[in-house]
Amino acid sequence: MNLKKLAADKAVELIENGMTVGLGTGSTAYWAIHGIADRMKEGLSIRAVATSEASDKLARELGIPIVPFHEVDVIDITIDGADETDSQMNLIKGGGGALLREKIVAASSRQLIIIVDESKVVDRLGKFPLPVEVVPFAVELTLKKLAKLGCEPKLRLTEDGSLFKTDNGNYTADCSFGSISDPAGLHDELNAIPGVVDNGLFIRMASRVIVGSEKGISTL
Ligand SMILES: O=C[C@H](O)[C@H](O)[C@H](O)COP(=O)(O)O
Repeated sequence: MNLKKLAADKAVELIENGMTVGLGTGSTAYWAIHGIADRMKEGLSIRAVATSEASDKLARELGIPIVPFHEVDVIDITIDGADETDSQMNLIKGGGGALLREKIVAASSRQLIIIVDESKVVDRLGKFPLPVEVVPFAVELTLKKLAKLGCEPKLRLTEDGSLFKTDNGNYTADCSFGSISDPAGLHDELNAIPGVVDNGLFIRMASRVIVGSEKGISTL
């Protein structure tokens, strides 16, 4: 069973005619974008904004109208994936390199619907290395500051071994904290470091988490 598609299809049912929809990024959001395109073929009329160049491209290929952000005040609903969620719906995101645009879109969304397969639900966040978007300038100094918070930051590389660059031209430091006891506190500590643009902790942002499992759908 495709658990990502299962969760995505359920989330897409929440979209109503006339809505402005935020399109997430990653292999689960991929299915939501396809699901939206399928519903549009059946008559659904929406407009969308995208959280990455990749999702923007996919949506346009599928005929979903993408509007520029200056035409948008509020996004009615955003459907996005996550790398981890705890039972409080605090999230780690950014495994796909899109955390900053995702957080900007999420912060302007009336509803943030997170879609995951059951492997992403954890008791405590932190097994997945926390992505932190950092500016290239003096990145070595920023990494030292990150390490002082108790992790081993590793700059993300592409398959060919070069430094991965986000859609915003920044680097991503993947920070293994192991287990995060105070996600909200860590979020603020990370973002207080000059050189950090934002981090992948999404605290109290999700309205609902839809989980696809072998037993079916459940909701947090
Ligand atoms: O930067 C990427 C996003 O936060 C993704 O939503 C997240 O990494 C989950 O991706 P996937 O659905 O591919 O596991």
